[in-house]
Amino acid sequence: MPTDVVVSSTSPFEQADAPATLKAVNEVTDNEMIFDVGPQTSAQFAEILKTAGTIVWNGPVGVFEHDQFGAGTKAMAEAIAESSAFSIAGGGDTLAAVDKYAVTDKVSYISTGGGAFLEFLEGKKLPAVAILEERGQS
Ligand SMILES: Nc1ncnc2c1ncn2[C@@H]1O[C@H](COP(=O)(O)OP(=O)(O)OP(=O)(O)O)[C@@H](O)[C@H]1O
Ligand SMILES: O=C(O)[C@H](O)COP(=O)(O)O
Repeated sequence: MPTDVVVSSTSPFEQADAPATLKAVNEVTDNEMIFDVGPQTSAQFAEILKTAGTIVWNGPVGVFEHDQFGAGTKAMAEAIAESSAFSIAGGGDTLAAVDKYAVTDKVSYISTGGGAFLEFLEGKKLPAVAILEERGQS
């Protein structure tokens, strides 16, 4: 769980230059919204990623479209890029982050599906894959 976070009382979806403040997670007040993880948390997540054999990435850790809330997602992208693990990244916004932080070549597999690829990993049957398998057999 995050120990430090980047907050604002203004949403970057309403005001692009919403001011960002770094604080400990237990110091977040009622009027503040969390829009990114802090550097201590990113470092902790990056450490965990170093020990992974397989990494599945679905979802940025912050509102990375606005740079004041992008450091956490950038750190995840870089940790995944440096890792020797087999990495899969999927989902529209995740791929926008992969592109923004220029790590496309360092991710083992890029999936345009987001929710769909998670369902595939869960073992659910995807209709398009099922019909291809069926036709492939006949
Ligand atoms: N704390 C937050 N509050 C609101 N929006 C956030 C927050 N953190 C991240 N986001 C936004 O959520 C979006 C990412 O959505 P999501 O996690 O669904 O990823 P995805 O890659 O599009 O996956 P999928 O394809 O499964 O939907 C980004 O646009 C990001 O700005
Ligand atoms: O629009 C998206 O984010 C991607 O195309 C992922 O779609 P999915 O979540 O329906 O797989």
